[in-house]
Amino acid sequence: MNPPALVITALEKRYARFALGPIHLTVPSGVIYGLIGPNGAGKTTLLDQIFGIGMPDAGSIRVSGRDHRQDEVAIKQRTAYAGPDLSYVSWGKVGRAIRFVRGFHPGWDEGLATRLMQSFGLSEGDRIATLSFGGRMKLALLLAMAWRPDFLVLDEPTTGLDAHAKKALFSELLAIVRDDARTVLLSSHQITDLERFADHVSVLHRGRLLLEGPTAELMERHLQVEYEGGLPIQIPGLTILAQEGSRCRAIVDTQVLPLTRLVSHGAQNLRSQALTLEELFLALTS
Ligand SMILES: Nc1ncnc2c1ncn2[C@@H]1O[C@H](COP(=O)(O)OP(=O)(O)OP(=O)(O)O)[C@@H](O)[C@H]1O
Repeated sequence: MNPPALVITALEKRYARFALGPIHLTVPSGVIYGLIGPNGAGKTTLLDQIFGIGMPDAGSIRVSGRDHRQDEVAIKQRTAYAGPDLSYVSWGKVGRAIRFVRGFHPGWDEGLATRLMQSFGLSEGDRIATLSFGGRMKLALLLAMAWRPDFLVLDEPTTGLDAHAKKALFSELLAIVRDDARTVLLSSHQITDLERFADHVSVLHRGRLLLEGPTAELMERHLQVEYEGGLPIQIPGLTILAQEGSRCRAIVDTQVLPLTRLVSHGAQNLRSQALTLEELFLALTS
């Protein structure tokens, strides 16, 4: 069996006004893993540490069993990174950027590069400086994906993409994990996309992981409930969203607090319903 694509242990990174961690996180190989979090939650900081942009203050990162300090070169030979902040403007035209990056990578897949060019609507002769924001994101994605890295780290890859490009991107990402058991870790504010396409998700809030696991399992175990009876707000597994008189609306993590136990705590006229990932995210991070 393959080792996990990523194992993060007790990772910490501190800035003057922000602290990330300690983070413990395992990303199995062969999955799309989605990282969500409000603005400023620390997603880019975390992805930067994983890709080796900057050094953590504490903790360890292992990519496919390799230590990020001792095996940095081996990790970077197998890991690609793309995000909205990368700029390829100085390379002039799209074709020149592609030829430059292709030269570093023996595994460059010409067929995949051509397919991505077509589905992203890019041409070799396009000037990078005059590409739209979405166009530059597409180029960054193409350059990261076409050499078929084992581990693809994408910081907000759907930023600026139209619906067609987003569809093409996710269809390629699904093929990457399905066909070759390679791994994709991406952050996004498009929670509906992640609910649909990510096998695993985690929620980062104020530098800490609030929730983590297989998407289907997380969605199954969290329910929105309405009940009567003023239960103490601190019951583990219960997040009160609103209270009006004796009537409460809350989120229940049924793994921690089965509904039967909620009833035995005094909840009456209990009604429960499934949540979307976006609703769960909003409830947990408000
Ligand atoms: N180099 C730095 N020096 C000081 N503070 C920083 C630095 N980089 C990031 N921060 C701070 O760390 C916090 C987390 O930023 P980060 O970019 O990781 O958040 P994010 O979750 O990616 O946010 P967004 O969704 O808005 O992109 C912010 O408060 C930011 O100001």
